[in-house]
Amino acid sequence: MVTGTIGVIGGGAWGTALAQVAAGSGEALLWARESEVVESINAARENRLFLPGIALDPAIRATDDLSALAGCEALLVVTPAQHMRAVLAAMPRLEAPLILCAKGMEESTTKLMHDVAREEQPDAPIAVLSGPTFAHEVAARQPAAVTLAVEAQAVGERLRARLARPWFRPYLSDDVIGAEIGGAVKNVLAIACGVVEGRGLGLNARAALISRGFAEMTRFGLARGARAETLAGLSGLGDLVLTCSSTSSRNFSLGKGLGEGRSAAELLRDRRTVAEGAFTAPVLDRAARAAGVDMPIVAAVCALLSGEGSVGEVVERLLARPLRAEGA
Ligand SMILES: NC(=O)c1ccc[n+]([C@@H]2O[C@H](COP(=O)([O-])OP(=O)(O)OC[C@H]3O[C@@H](n4cnc5c(N)ncnc54)[C@H](O)[C@@H]3O)[C@@H](O)[C@H]2O)c1
Ligand SMILES: O=P(O)(O)OC[C@H](O)CO
Repeated sequence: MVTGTIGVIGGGAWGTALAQVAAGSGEALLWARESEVVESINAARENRLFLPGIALDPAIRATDDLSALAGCEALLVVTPAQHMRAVLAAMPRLEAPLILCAKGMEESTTKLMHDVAREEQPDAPIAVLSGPTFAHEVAARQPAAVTLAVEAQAVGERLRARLARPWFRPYLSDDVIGAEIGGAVKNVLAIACGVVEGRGLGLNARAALISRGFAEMTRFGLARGARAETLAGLSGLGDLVLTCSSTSSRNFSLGKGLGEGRSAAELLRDRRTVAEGAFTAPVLDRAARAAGVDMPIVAAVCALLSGEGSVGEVVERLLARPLRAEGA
């Protein structure tokens, strides 16, 4: 069992919520870039910038010194996907397990996070934690379940024992690729569902989009070596359903704004919080085309984000696609 301090790299909403989880059975040491986050957690037991209104466990300590986390027994890596490489590269060579929690793909390389982590920290065992989890609910200790994917079973069992709470249930898997692809793809599909909401296209359209989006996720996942059962589990379909159903999702809200006719540039300008799907969409579109995988909903989201068509035109194009067999 991992009994020592768990490090948390990233003091956004999800890093803070996961620190709350880890602090339930030991100390959590959280690194944040923003000095106001460090001060607010240490002095007021609250992350006023990214997770206001939630009282944090006294076993959480915050620091602005990344190297202070080097001695931790395991590290939850919770920066946005595009910043993970730089943060891991800035750390000394680590041997403790890295539990990757960002949901995205690297823009410059189209790599998944576990590939990036292996390149930057080759000696560290890699795990992926992903599933239907809004940070504010987890931090308030409301029930949730996640996929914890680790290739080495013994490492997975140790991490699960350290992170499990009566209200937080990690389900073990060895399908690291599947867990990552579910989390990355669902963010893009959530933008599409937000567009349906913003444009007032109705609940039937949203359900159709979730189902056909899941077919896209499955096609892409299988082409990249994921297992179908992982994609149908918590980190795939589970998270897709959550994120496509609520304005608590930043990705869904971004899509809703697009559907209401606002531009991506306006919606993304001066954002403090991250809507990962906006970064993942073009990368995923590129990776899918390179692999010969048909992902028309992802392509439609890309067109809207880059301003290549109005909402009306993009929806019309999707609806004009040839009719085909459901499993095709
Ligand atoms: N919020 C959630 O409910 C939730 C749940 C599950 C997974 N996630 C995933 O967790 C990851 C982090 O999201 P979040 O919600 O905690 O973030 P957030 O939107 O609450 O905060 C933004 C974060 O980005 C960090 N950041 C900005 N610029 C940076 C840089 N140059 N280098 C390093 N970090 C930088 C900020 O310090 C802050 O921690 C994302 O991949 C997200 O998809 C979020
Ligand atoms: O707010 P979102 O859209 O980043 O979604 C948060 C989590 O990923 C939901 O599981």
